[in-house]
Amino acid sequence: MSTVPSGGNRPRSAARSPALTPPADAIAPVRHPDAPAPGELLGSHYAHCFGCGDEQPHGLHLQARAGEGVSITAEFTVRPSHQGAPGLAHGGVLATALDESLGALSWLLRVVAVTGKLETDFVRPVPVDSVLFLAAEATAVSGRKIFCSATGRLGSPEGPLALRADALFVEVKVDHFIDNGRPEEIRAAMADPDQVRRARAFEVNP
Ligand SMILES: CCCCCCCCCCCCCCCC(=O)SCCNC(=O)CCNC(=O)[C@H](O)C(C)(C)COP(=O)(O)OP(=O)(O)OC[C@H]1O[C@@H](n2cnc3c(N)ncnc32)[C@H](O)[C@@H]1OP(=O)(O)O
Repeated sequence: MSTVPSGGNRPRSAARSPALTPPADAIAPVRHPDAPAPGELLGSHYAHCFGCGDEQPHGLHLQARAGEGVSITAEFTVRPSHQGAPGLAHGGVLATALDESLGALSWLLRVVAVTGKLETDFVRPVPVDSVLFLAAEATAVSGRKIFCSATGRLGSPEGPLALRADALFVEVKVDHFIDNGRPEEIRAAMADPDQVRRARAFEVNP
């Protein structure tokens, strides 16, 4: 059963882009046998990541936890620095929190994947100081394409639905970052054994 409950007044599938609907031959996502156990904190994939990095002072500092199957949960406290309108969270920040939660599913699949498409519904305004309870789940896999969904609820995992997203992540090799990232950060990342270990932890066949 889905751990990412649908919400709002209309069926999500009626509104999302065709590219976010898995093809008929898509398969169910498979949790990797070495994936962190349900309840375990997943940690950051990169210390300077805006979404999850400990060393990113401007970041969201999301901490995701493994759930059952290929799912995660995370909490995000909306700070004054996340405002768009007075006292309300900026939509781009909220989309980032969803993106980061969806990206954390990689730890359970043990693939390296990047966001190809992210479609977000902003269902309710999110005030500063709110705690958003995020839940993300991979729903289907087709070749390199990972279809996934996420929700954000206010105040508790059962709280009012504030956000909903459907996304397509695309599996890439670590070379995607090495070839495209700014050389100084890539050099630093590759010289950091802990970072290399984390990158390898995503790969089934390192
Ligand atoms: C030492 C270094 C350590 C590094 C350690 C890193 C650790 C791990 C970090 C993870 C980080 C996560 C962080 C959070 C998640 C982000 O925020 S990731 C950042 C944001 N995303 C990006 O920057 C991605 C930019 N885009 C791209 O690089 C390329 O477009 C992509 C997505 C890789 C796809 O390009 P491609 O590999 O050439 O693949 P392509 O054949 O075009 O597409 C493959 C399939 O996907 C479909 N597709 C692709 N894009 C789309 C789209 N937008 N809409 C619909 N369909 C699409 C294609 O139609 C195709 O479908 P099929 O024909 O197979 O049916």
